[in-house]
Amino acid sequence: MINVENVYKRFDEVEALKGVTLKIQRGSIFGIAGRNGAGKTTLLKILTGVYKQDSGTVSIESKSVFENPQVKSKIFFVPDNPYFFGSFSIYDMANFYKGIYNSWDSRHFENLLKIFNLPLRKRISKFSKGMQKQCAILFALSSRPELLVLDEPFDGLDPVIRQSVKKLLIEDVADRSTTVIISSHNLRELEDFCDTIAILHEGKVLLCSNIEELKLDTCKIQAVFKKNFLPESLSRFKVISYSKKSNIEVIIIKGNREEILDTLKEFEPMVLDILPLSLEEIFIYEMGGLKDELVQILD
Ligand SMILES: Nc1ncnc2c1ncn2[C@@H]1O[C@H](COP(=O)(O)OP(=O)(O)OP(=O)(O)O)[C@@H](O)[C@H]1O
Repeated sequence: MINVENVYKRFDEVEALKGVTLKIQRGSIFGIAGRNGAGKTTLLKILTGVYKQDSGTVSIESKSVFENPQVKSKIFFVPDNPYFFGSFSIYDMANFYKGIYNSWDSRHFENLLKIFNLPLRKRISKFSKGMQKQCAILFALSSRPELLVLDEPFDGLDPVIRQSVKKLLIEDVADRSTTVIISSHNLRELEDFCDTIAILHEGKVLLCSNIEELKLDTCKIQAVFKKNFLPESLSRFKVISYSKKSNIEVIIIKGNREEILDTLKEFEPMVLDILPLSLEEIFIYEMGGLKDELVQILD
């Protein structure tokens, strides 16, 4: 379990993180979405011990990360702009990582090299941006870390490679219970393969939810009642939105579906439709007043 508790980080006048609290379960694919400058990279760098937070705590399996080589040896961080030594080829970098990570898996490396179809002996500095990103992911997966942290990994990758990388990450989590933390400025990029998503905005966590639970838990109800409907009858549930158009009541609500329906039955529904909501709709409703900010990370 990764525990982030009330973390603050400032760079001169910029408060990059303002009290971030998160819990990340082992074996989870955890997405961090947010607009440019939201604080994603800063948070990832604190999580991987590159930066030290000004206040608050960060621990992995109850151990702090910063200046803790034992914990850091189980983490692989793929930054937004991966760095490779000037004249190094994939072969040279693989040898470098082999020396750092005891968990390095040469067989997996050989297999991945075929999947990515990258030249082993050519200088990485001569590769395209997308190929360099693939190299970083290749080294990350071959190192078999317990925690894999990727900053905007899909930027610059073509759609075919993107899908391959997502599949490889899912396989890794399924086979080894790896924890994957991944950032993106695009929520849609994350929603199809993360189990949990946090939305970061101006250094704060706006929302953090397990996607399945959120989908099961939230629904849209359209109903016409014989009796006069009283919205306050639903006060023990979380009513996200309520409106009435002519005689149709439209309710977006979170809570136990059976109990909600039992409550609504008291008003003798003549029409009662339960409609599923897309993740996008759920986020938009959940974030209420911050709808515009959300729409920008959906673009
Ligand atoms: N090393 C630094 N020195 C000064 N300011 C910084 C530094 N790193 C980040 N910041 C500032 O902190 C804020 C958060 O930056 P951060 O890179 O964490 O955002 P981000 O969500 O990763 O953005 P992007 O999607 O554009 O990569 C920004 O205002 C940025 O200018």
